[in-house]
Amino acid sequence: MSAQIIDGKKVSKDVREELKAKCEDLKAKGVEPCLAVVLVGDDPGSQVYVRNKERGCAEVGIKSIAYRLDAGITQQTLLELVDKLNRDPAVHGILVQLPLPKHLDEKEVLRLIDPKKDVDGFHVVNAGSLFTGEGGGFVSCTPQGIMRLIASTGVSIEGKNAVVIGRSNIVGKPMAMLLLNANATVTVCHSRTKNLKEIAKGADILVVAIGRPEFVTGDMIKSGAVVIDVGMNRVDGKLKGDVKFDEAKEVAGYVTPVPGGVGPTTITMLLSNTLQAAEAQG
Ligand SMILES: NC(=O)C1=CN([C@@H]2O[C@H](COP(=O)(O)OP(=O)(O)OC[C@H]3O[C@@H](n4cnc5c(N)ncnc54)[C@H](OP(=O)(O)O)[C@@H]3O)[C@@H](O)[C@H]2O)C=CC1
Ligand SMILES: Nc1nc(=O)c2c([nH]1)NC[C@@H]1CN(c3ccc(C(=O)N[C@@H](CCC(=O)O)C(=O)O)cc3)C=[N+]21
Ligand SMILES: [Mg+2]
Repeated sequence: MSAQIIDGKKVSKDVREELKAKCEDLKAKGVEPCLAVVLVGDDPGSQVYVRNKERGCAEVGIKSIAYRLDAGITQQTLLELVDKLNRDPAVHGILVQLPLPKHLDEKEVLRLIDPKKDVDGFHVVNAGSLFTGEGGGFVSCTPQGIMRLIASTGVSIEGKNAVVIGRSNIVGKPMAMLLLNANATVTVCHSRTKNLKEIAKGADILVVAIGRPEFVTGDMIKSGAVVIDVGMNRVDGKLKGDVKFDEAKEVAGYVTPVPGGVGPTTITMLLSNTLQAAEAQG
């Protein structure tokens, strides 16, 4: 048996067509959607992400401004930039690329971003509205994109066992919340979890976001499961996911490749959130 490969580029392409039309509408109303991206230091992984995001913006018609700051800048300088972007009416979305260099206080920076411009959905106000099910806020891009990828399989989520490995604020936790809101029975695993293999094997939907190359092997996957690989690990210059793809392909029903799976949809949801921000701010 061989799993179907979930094509993140194809899922993205269809959504980006809709976003292009929405962007044109906004421009016709005199609004030029604009995303500001702040990159501190020169982490190579972050560079790739920033480049792909710039390409995505260009494709859909969103203006993007990149602020590339020296790794040694002070907290104060970064806070002043965020404050300036908060007050700039021409800027609709603000993204501060994570992780920040260790001497900077990430939480304080994220807290300062105006929730209305927080297209990453990392501010406590946006995280909180996802948590309460209130809606209307911005939802973290990677989990939001993953919901699209799962939808593209046609597999229904309601009542299924969903297992999320990883509990970060940017992927694992919001992912668990979206799956819960979609009526899955959700288990969240992390580095202290016992019997991880058994728990993973019980998953109808398995989302892996840990940052360990090829951690999930074929024997941890239920036959026919939907397997979503969030991992982006550089190994000898090559990109590897958190899932051993060749083994997963033999067991799973559906599996995402790396690259070409979760990454493209993350960018697409960022574009979507930016247009949502521009629309709301007018
Ligand atoms: N394609 C995309 O769009 C994106 C990809 N990524 C990639 O996804 C991966 C995860 O990112 P992120 O969520 O930010 O990672 P973090 O490093 O913030 O979190 C990793 C999580 O994995 C858990 N973990 C680590 N090792 C193990 C283990 N051996 N067994 C079980 N759990 C473990 C940690 O547990 P604990 O909490 O106990 O420490 C933690 O909760 C990375 O490879 C990253 O590059 C991230 C964002 C977007
Ligand atoms: N504030 C903030 N928001 C984020 O959303 C955020 C972040 N910081 N820090 C880093 C992680 C990682 N991340 C990726 C998104 C897309 C690709 C991507 O485009 N991947 C492509 C191409 C990868 C390649 O070719 O190298 C793919 O998987 O096909 C990768 C990684 C967002 N993150
Ligand atoms: Mg991918």
